[in-house]
Amino acid sequence: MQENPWKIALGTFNQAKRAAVVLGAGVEPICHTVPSGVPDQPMTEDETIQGAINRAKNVLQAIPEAAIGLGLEGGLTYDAVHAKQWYLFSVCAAWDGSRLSIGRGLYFPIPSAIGDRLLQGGGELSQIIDELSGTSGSNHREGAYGLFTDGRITRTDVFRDAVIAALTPFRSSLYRS
Ligand SMILES: O=P(O)(O)OP(=O)(O)OP(=O)(O)OC[C@H]1O[C@@H](n2cnc3c(O)ncnc32)[C@H](O)[C@@H]1O
Repeated sequence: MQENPWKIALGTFNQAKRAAVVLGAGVEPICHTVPSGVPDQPMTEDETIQGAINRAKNVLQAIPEAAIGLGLEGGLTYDAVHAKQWYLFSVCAAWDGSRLSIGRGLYFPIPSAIGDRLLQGGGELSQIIDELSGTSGSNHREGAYGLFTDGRITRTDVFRDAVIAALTPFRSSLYRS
């Protein structure tokens, strides 16, 4: 894989995700919209991670001059064992054509009413966050994290950490066997 400069393809034009790649990878990605192959509102860890993987593979196929494809996907998961709580989490999949790496961002508790509404098919999280915050396009900005924490954590912050986690096995020689 080419190291310098890193050409990174990102499977979306979403501004919160693009900013996270700039911060986490240190380069401006080539953005390209690709299908995630999972429901618009993932409701399990498996769906969310699969959506990120599909986006990473689809974008590297679409932008073959890139060294690596990144797929960023947000989704919900229910912890039925410990907290009995819905969590929002953000995943980054990195794919260089032969090796896959997955970075998982912060798991953040979501109010039960929101998780239950989504489970019953009540639209997408971004619509609910837009409603609650009286704005539109929250998923391109601070997102649910920003609303719930008064801006102390943003969607970009969480995806930045997931991007760093996903890219580290490609960048650090300590992961080479
Ligand atoms: O433009 P793309 O890349 O598709 O990004 P997205 O925000 O629409 O889509 P995701 O697949 O990442 O997330 C799945 C759904 O959950 C919503 N979502 C996830 N995290 C969110 C957050 O922090 N704030 C608001 N909505 C969020 C999101 O807007 C989608 O409706």
